[in-house]
Amino acid sequence: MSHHWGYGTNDGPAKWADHFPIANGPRQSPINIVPSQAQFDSSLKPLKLQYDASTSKDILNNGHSFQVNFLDEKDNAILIGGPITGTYRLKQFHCHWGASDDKGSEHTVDGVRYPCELHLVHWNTKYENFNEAVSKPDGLAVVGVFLKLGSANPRLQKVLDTFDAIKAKGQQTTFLNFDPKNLLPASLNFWTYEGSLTTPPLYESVTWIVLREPISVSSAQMAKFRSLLFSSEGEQPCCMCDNYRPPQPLKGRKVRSSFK
Ligand SMILES: NS(=O)(=O)c1ccc(NC(=S)OCCc2ccsc2)cc1
Ligand SMILES: [Zn+2]
Repeated sequence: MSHHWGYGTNDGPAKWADHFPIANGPRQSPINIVPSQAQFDSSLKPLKLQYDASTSKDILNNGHSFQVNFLDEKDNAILIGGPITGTYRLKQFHCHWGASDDKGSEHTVDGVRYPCELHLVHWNTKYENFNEAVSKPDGLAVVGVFLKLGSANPRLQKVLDTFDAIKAKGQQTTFLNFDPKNLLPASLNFWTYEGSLTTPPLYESVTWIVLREPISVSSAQMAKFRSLLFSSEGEQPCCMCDNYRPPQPLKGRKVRSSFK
């Protein structure tokens, strides 16, 4: 049975533990990253995001965010290296953002919140498929990219241009030949730690790889994110924003960095 959850007063992050007790677990995400307490780990390999043959399929409003879905029956778009062993396949990417430009990211850095955070979700190909992997302790690897207010991002604009077609929950439209590589910053320096999905079912199955360098987004582009709706067509329109979980207790976890 799927429990209704959201980001409102009655169904938001403070209430998720009612139906998803793992919300108070030992490896929950997101977290506040404190760079001075992160440990440089020279054994971390360079991060390899091999997206050249990636095959985007469509873009969906799932009622919590928008989600760009990829064909993942083959190793078209894979993540290797960094903190992980083996090969993880790109399944989808999505974002979290605020009602105003002063909040929106899930991870924070020394308490600093960005207006938006991009998540590229990959699953471990030692499992049959995403649904098998999603609940395993080494099942997923999510690359997090901060979006920082600045000049308009032309690559991101291609995603935003589809939003009029997926305004309401459940709406989906074809979205082919989008290369997610274009959403990555120049540097792949990262922090990494063991965590969870940041939305229900909050499975503790994610190796988080958070890039230190943000990509840019303009305030006008942030307004476009907020044109999406949490609500379905015909329902009372509810602006899709503040769809982020606040930082969770570290509970003794170590954050490692790929850089000094
Ligand atoms: N924000 S997040 O990157 O941690 C993140 C990523 C994926 C998901 N969940 C997905 S893609 O679930 C798909 C449906 C599903 C299947 C089995 S359990 C949920 C939730 C949060
Ligand atoms: Zn996410």
